[in-house]
Amino acid sequence: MALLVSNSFNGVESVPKDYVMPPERRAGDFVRVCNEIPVINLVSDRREIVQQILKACQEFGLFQVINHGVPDKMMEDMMALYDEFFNLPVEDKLGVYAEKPRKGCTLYTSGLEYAKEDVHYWKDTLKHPCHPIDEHSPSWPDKPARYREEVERYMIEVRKMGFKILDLIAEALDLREGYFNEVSQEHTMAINRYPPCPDPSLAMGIAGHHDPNLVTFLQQDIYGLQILKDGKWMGVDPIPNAFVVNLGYQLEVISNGRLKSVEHRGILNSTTSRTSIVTFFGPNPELPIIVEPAKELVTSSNPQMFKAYRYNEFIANYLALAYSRRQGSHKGFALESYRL
Ligand SMILES: O=C(O)CCC(=O)C(=O)O
Ligand SMILES: [Fe+2]
Repeated sequence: MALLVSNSFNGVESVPKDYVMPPERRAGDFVRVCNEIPVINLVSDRREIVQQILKACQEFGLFQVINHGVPDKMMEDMMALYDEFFNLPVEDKLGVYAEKPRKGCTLYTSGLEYAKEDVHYWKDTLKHPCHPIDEHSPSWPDKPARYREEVERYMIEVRKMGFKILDLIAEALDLREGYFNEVSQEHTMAINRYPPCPDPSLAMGIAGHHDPNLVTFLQQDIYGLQILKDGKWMGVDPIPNAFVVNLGYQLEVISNGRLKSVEHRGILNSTTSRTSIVTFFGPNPELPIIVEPAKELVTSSNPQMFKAYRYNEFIANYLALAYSRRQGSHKGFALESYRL
């Protein structure tokens, strides 16, 4: 069995050798927190919000939202819940543990294929589908005892926020309300736990990647998330009770390249456990959904930039490439093979 970082390396004084990244896969030089990343107040003038969202999605592929409707107390309770979950003894977590992510609820450690990795990531992840809630919640962890009830309530609020933001993005692109409904029916949560690491300069939390889905909502309270902008890594300031909204590949494709998805990664620190609570919205990979640039956005001056494809084939291709990239290969990102 692979070792969960949260149970195995408490208080170790040096980074175990199979977590020491080769120099080219380390976080590298000091990265500053970027104050230019837009923070959008969702309780303000709608036209202004739409303009801000458009600019953020074009320039950064990422923004933060405040006054988003998910109650502060609920977000704080979620952080406390996951602290408790990851601090449980390993025996209490084995029910959901698997060596690599699978379709249902999975607690796994490091990257996508622990057994095949030459170096591991300093991270444990609990991942599970969330929608329809009644279908999936029985597979979620049963400890802490309040898990299902709290996560169900959170998911209801995150869904409301998510669809509201997707409608703002549609408006920014002059697409009709509800435009993204069909491609945002799958909701999956991933809760990443990065325990304190004795030497954050040697190890990594999660390697640079783009999210393959439509859009991602991330809750964090400790610094560690970075984005790649104009060839440079920049830190995303953890604003209490804000959500980070991060564009995945499908929004880049559907917007015909007008909006950018963003490459991001997670680094470590030596003093505090960091948790990111991530909700992915995207097409349901079980359905034969075709993704392509919105017809409304393809014109003679903006020719079609991507081929149409089946979402499930895209995901298979993404996973194969993401795996080899995280192993340090320089193969391109999944989107490249769909570019026209
Ligand atoms: O932990 C973070 O801040 C990043 C997590 C992430 O990018 C992901 O789960 O896809
Ligand atoms: Fe991500």
